[in-house]
Amino acid sequence: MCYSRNMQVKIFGLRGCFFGIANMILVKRMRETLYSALLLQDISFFDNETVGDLTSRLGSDCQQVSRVIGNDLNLILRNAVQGTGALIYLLILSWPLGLCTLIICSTLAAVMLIYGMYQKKAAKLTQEFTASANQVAQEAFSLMRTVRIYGTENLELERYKLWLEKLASISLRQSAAYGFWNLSFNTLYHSTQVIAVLVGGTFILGGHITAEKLTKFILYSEWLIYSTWWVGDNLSSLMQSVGASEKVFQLMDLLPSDQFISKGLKLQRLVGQIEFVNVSFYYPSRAAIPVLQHVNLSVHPGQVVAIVGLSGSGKSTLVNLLLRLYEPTNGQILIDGFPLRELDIKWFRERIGYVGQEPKLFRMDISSNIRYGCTRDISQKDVEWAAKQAYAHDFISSLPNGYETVVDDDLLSGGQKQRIAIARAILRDPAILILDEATSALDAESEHNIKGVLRAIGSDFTTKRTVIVIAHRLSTIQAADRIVVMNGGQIIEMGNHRELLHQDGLYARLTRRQADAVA
Ligand SMILES: Nc1ncnc2c1ncn2[C@@H]1O[C@H](COP(=O)(O)OP(=O)(O)OP(=O)(O)O)[C@@H](O)[C@H]1O
Repeated sequence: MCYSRNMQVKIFGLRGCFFGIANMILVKRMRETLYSALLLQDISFFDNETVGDLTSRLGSDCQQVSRVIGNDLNLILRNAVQGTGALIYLLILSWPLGLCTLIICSTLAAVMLIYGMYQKKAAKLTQEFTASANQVAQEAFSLMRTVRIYGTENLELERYKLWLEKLASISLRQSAAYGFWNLSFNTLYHSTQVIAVLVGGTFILGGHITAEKLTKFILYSEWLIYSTWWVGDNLSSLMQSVGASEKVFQLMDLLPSDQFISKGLKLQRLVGQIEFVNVSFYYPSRAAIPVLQHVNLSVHPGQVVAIVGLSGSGKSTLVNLLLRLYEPTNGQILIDGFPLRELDIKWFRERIGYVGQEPKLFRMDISSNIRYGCTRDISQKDVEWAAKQAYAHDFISSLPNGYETVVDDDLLSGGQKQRIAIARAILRDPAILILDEATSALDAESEHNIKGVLRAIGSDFTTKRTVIVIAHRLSTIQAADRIVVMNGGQIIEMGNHRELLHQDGLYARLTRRQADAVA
């Protein structure tokens, strides 16, 4: 007896261990698959999803699925086998009594199914509300300086509490449903006993069954109904996991962006000729508002072209299309005479240097930040050369650990981050360099330095590149070969600094306004 119990404990222990390992492998695989599916989505996908939601799916939602394997499936299987065994034995003992118990167990199973469905729905809502609460907290933590300066700690707390209250209300309803489920179980459990005693008693009197068999029957029917209860309980928690993981599976099933599936053209070399042919565009998330309308623009290799215009006129959008983060709604973009859509996008992007409006740094050392995404073989000397070109070397050298200093978004000034981003772009030795307001966060001296970089690029024939600069400070781009002026998603003026001043249009007005502001 003692030996068999020991064996049982060992078998259960082994089973638990194997389920634990399977569970760990499942969660790891799920996270990997989900993360890689998310990384390969179109940029427009990220316009519609929040960071809190996606990190929640990767974190707690994937973990939820582990319950399926770790506990639920394991226990459901065990109890289902035990219950079936008990039912067969009950039917052998007395089939009329066995059938009565089966009817009661079926009623219990029906209640259990409704309860399970409810748990599935509740779990889905719980996951959504948890993700929204995470999003609020994440936003507040990442904008902590704004929160502190504007003294909105209480407001943020209230925003967070709103989601917590929704979560509490769901949890309350889940508890009530659990109570109802338990009550149903108890009622049905006692019914089996009453039926067994009443019907069984009649059968004994009629001589159809012995008292010993009836006792066995009562014990086994108890076993059956408890097994049904366990199956139901675990099934409802399984349904919770399914409800919680539904979105995870939906996301995992998303196909990668077309850009990663199709193999495009790889030219022998990228020369840097860019042409926008009658390009119109609206963002998928705002389909009713045209952002670019009939844009025609051609940039010759080695040219420095500046794009200026009022805020919201579509300058960054133009660059987004050139980087193929979005596809034009109408018209097309040609690179060296080939449609951008037909080029191998990885090959193309490797040849582009891009400095965004608000460059973000990764939490790693400065050297790795500068090397980030560079596929060429590069030495530390190359990194320092790029940093010098971007006028970042001096401040990096003055940091306690120099290029090995670990930074993140909060540890450097806006201008310093921008200079690192410029160094990163230059290190790629790009055929096309895009600077989106690269000077906006820099002081006057640095702005002068950047002008130097632009001038050097323009005059150095060995490293000739096409440069597109989006600038608000018009003084930065006076030397550009061509200045494109945008307004309301259209190009309204084009020419060099002198020509545009002579035209006396928007550019001349903006230049005068900025000169007045400086004076
Ligand atoms: N991801 C997006 N989804 C929907 N609309 C967007 C998106 N990005 C920009 N827009 C809208 O497109 C329009 C043009 O924006 P864009 O960023 O191109 O302007 P911009 O000229 O670069 O402005 P700024 O000089 O202020 O950076 C704006 O009305 C903006 O609200």
